[in-house]
Amino acid sequence: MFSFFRKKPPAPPPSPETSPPPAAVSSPAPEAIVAIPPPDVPSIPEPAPVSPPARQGWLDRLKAGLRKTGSSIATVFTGTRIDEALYEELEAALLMADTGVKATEHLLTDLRRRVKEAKTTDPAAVKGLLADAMADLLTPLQKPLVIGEHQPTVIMVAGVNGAGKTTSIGKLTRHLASEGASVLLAAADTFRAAAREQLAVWADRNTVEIITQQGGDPAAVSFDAVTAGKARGKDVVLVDTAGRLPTQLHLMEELRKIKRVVQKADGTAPHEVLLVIDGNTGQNALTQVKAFDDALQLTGLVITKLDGTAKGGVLCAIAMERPVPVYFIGVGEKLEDLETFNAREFSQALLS
Ligand SMILES: Nc1nc2c(ncn2[C@@H]2O[C@H](COP(=O)(O)OP(=O)(O)OP(=O)(O)O)[C@@H](O)[C@H]2O)c(=O)[nH]1
Repeated sequence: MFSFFRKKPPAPPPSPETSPPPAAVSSPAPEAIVAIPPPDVPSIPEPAPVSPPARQGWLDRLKAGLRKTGSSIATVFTGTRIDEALYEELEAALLMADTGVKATEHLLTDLRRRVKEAKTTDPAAVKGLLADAMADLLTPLQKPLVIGEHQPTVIMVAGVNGAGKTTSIGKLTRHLASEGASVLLAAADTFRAAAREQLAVWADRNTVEIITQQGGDPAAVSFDAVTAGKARGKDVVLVDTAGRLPTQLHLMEELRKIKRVVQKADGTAPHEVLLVIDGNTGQNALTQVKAFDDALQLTGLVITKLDGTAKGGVLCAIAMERPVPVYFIGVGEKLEDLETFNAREFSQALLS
């Protein structure tokens, strides 16, 4: 399995002139979780080095998953000439893949420039140039999740019903726990009994603790979890919230309340506010990002179910219109099917 949890050695004291930006943020993907152990926290063991074959296996799954999106775009480049018909066909294929009007226009303009500069006459080469243009557009989304600057690092997770929040939290918990981080789960989805049970199963599997309360107030559960996380010296508190649509204003207000109450338990928290999006959602994903970002000021995204979607282009729309970092992408239901986001790999997989 690909390991994406990395212990960050304590940074040397910054000198006023040469003080660099936080190293974790500038770290290149795929290491999307960077652990910075606070001075008196037991250090998190160094993971085994990333093995290229494991990453390759996962990339193959991503490619297979995105084939529905990619094949329609790739067929544009099977002709013999680079002409207006090719650009028109490409425009239609990008729009069909839910790239959105703005990102499609941006990509086409950028591509025309690249084709001119490269002086190429081969449509197949244009595909490579499109992959470059896409990778450049998506690069601002590639950013690591930082663990360890705070104890605990409080991560609040939101999203519409069935997006894959609980599954993603389970996968994330598994990765964190297997790398030695102590995790506390907060079952702040107090409406759906099955959601609590599902989270409890993940907690049990990973032998991590869970704070749960039947029918209780989600904000109260979150408060208790953050307080307990602090008292018990946990590295991470993951708060699972109930699914909701951005149009359900009272439920969006409830999310804001959870965030406020978490802040009361720990003035610096939540340190991360993640939105989980179903990759099959298409353009509506962008609507979700905007609405949840407006309500909660998101710090990151998890895009699930990229296995078997024809709508993978929506990441370009997000990059263009609301560039919230994509910490992880999900390409299946299994534990190992959560991976870090890499702009170049994703673009190449999308066009393969
Ligand atoms: N194929 C695929 N299925 C996934 C992925 N992530 C989650 N799922 C499935 O999506 C379904 C919903 O996942 P949940 O984790 O229950 O979603 P949720 O957002 O917590 O749902 P609510 O609590 O009802 O809002 C489950 O059947 C998961 O197994 C993924 O990356 N790929």
